[in-house]
Amino acid sequence: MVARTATLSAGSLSARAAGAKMERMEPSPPHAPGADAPGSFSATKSAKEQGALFDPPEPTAEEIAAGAAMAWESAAAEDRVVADVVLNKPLMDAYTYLVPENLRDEVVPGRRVRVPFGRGPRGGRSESGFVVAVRPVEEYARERGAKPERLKTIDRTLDEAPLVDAKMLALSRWIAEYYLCGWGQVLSSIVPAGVKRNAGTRELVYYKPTATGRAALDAGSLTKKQRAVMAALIDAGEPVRADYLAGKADCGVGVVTGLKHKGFAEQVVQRTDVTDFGDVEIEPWTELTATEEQQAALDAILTALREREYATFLLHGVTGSGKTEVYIRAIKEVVEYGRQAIVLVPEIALTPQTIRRFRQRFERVAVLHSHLSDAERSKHWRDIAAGRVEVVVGARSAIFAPTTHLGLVIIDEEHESTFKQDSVPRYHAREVAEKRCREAGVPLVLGSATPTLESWHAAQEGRYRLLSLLRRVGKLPLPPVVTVDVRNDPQVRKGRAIGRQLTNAVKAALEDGGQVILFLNLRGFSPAVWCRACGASLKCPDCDVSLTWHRDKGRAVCHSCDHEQTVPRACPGCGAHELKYVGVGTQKLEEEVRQVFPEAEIARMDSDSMRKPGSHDKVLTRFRAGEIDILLGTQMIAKGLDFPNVTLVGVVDADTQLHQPDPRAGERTFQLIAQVAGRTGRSSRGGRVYVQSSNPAEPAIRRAAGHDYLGFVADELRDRWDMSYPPYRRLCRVILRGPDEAAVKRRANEMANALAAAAKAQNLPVQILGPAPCAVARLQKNWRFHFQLSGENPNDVRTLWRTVEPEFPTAGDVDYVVDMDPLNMR
Ligand SMILES: Nc1ncnc2c1ncn2[C@@H]1O[C@H](COP(=O)(O)OP(=O)(O)OP(=O)(O)O)[C@@H](O)[C@H]1O
Ligand SMILES: [Zn+2]
Repeated sequence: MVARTATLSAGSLSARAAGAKMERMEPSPPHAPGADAPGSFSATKSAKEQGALFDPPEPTAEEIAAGAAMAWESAAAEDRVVADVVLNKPLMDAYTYLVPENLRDEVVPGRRVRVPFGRGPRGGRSESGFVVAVRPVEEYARERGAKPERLKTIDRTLDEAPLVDAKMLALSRWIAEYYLCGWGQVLSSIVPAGVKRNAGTRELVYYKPTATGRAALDAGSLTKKQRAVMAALIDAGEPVRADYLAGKADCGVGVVTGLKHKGFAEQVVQRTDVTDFGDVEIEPWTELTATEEQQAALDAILTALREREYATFLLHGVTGSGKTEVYIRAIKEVVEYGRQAIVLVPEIALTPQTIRRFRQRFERVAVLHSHLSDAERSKHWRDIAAGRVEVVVGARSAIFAPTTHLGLVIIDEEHESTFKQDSVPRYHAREVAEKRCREAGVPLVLGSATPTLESWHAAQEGRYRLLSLLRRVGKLPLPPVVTVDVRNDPQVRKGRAIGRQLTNAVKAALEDGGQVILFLNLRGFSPAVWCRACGASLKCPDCDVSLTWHRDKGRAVCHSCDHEQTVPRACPGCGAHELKYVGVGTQKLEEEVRQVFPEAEIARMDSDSMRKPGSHDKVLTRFRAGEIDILLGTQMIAKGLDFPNVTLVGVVDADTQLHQPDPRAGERTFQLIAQVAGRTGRSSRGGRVYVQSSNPAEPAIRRAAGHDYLGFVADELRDRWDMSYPPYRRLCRVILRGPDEAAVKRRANEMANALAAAAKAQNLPVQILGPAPCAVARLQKNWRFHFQLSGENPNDVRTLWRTVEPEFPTAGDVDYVVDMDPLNMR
């Protein structure tokens, strides 16, 4: 998008956001008329241009002289305007439409409209899009050298008011540029569906008296019932419903409509919320005295707040160091100023426990989680936009909450990869938050016990300000961690999940009245079905993924596409009757734990056992109440939980992440172990951790066992530098997919070659890595290849992609996606 499209609303950001290099891309490359191909990075197009093919014949010279030119002149004379509209398509372009006179006041930036789009005698299909700018028709004519009478006209406006403000328009445009997708795609993704449909509201009809009605009452010309209704209507002092009046006057609603027909009362239509939220029960709160470290961190944040200054703080606080208390106190101050705070947490941390912590301390908290109905979400959105909310707590997309006076953004557990969206727009909430806070001039706080290397590096470079909480609250020590090498464990060698040392530790903890958390990041019963004869494992027919045995269902399941099947008697590869279930998932672990500790109350928490909304909370509540002795599960139990009576944590298999074909495998392993280890030793009862591994010398495991984040990042940063990997380089991953392996491969090669050639021609320091088959080479019947663009400067990477992109329309059977700053490497 170049500067000239956005004049009224988003004009200010163009050059800065796009980066000076983007400007080089003008003039726009040719664009097929009417094609929905990925957009060129060009200027605005007229709707006529993109749909010109079957439009009525060109007017003759006379016609132009007599009619069209007249229209143009009169258009100018009438001071007409055009609107730039972005559609939900992978296009950076906005399309320009004439604004009909009757919609002049309604068509404003941020509002949705319906417009004709594409080919066809009537101007093609009708599409909805967002107005991003409105400007005088002369400006369009001057800039495009085109005649505005060739423009198509906006059909109608949608919604009752703009759905996004100028700031959100600017932010969404920045996201489109940064993440290489369409502006309209970003807008339609960040405004919740319920808001677009106005879910949870209803148009209700109210009545109010007219002057003639009042006069008629005074003149005594009404029947008894009419008088009673009229009196009630005047008494009410505001528009009221017919059934209310009927009740007051003790008559039927027919009397009310009768008054309306006579002109004595008139109707008013108002939109009203129909949702109602019950209050949650809140325990009273006793103030804590901040620790010295907490106070120091808070002071730094408050200074930035008071000076209305943008800064990103990286709050590195070990598990149990009281990060949340720092957030809450900073928010207190923001709320006192009459501003709002947004707190992002990973979806699985959006438990009632977390929510209660905020509701205890603030009056008006909106919680945005994925189980909300459209109506609830839309109600929150309206409350936030009306300034009725102090604190917004939510998962990734809450970063788009339409706060009126944003004062602070907090991202808790900033290392969580769920802050990056896995579909278009593939944004990372941290980057978006940074941009939003910078524009608003407010601080951003990123908190974690195990910050990402990206954030740590930014702090080292001085782009973020580091705040450290190196000690736990109450001078509690971090729990001692024992790494158990399971290669020689007799029980593990027999196929059991829990080795001798961990078994004894669980026994001791239970005898002591403590509670136990057992962590295993593999769901299902056995993660593989393996043929003893040929060594192959049973694969999904549609994906290059081993099937996981789910004994409760009696089926083998693909965790990538959810394909399910029975297990054949004979190996499909060699025909031998030697298929065997290998490895341990959470279901098998549960069975084993029940056998070994028959007296203990046990609960399993993974996405299979927690399908019902609310079940997660139910288990955590029981665990807190001491009704569960052993809680076992996947990463669902690894984060954020604060249970003082947990005296033992067992990491059943520390190696599950280690073998992933992903350069962040070490980082993820470290983070998971450190996080889950942090669930114990959170009270004076103390606690210990057992980490079972077959690779105990692996740095990620060794460092996590030693609570040595600093040592880990030092090692890992060195490796990343050697590998030319983030945070030292910025990557953009292009994934191609299609049913024909050779075609996908050919296309990947063509694209990679074209990019390499363009990089050379333009002298852009960007390397092309690959192409190669993806780690999951086949997914849902599609073959997958990928390559990466790698550069030190993300602008170079984007510039290169945008220049070459128009050569790659998604055509035929090969489809592709572009992922800037990818986290998922599968
Ligand atoms: N200053 C304080 N005095 C007493 N208790 C505190 C103080 N600050 C926090 N706490 C308590 O300490 C416990 C741990 O705090 P919190 O959960 O915020 O830690 P955290 O840093 O977020 O840990 P994690 O990263 O493990 O989730 C909580 O129960 C909290 O109420
Ligand atoms: Zn599959």
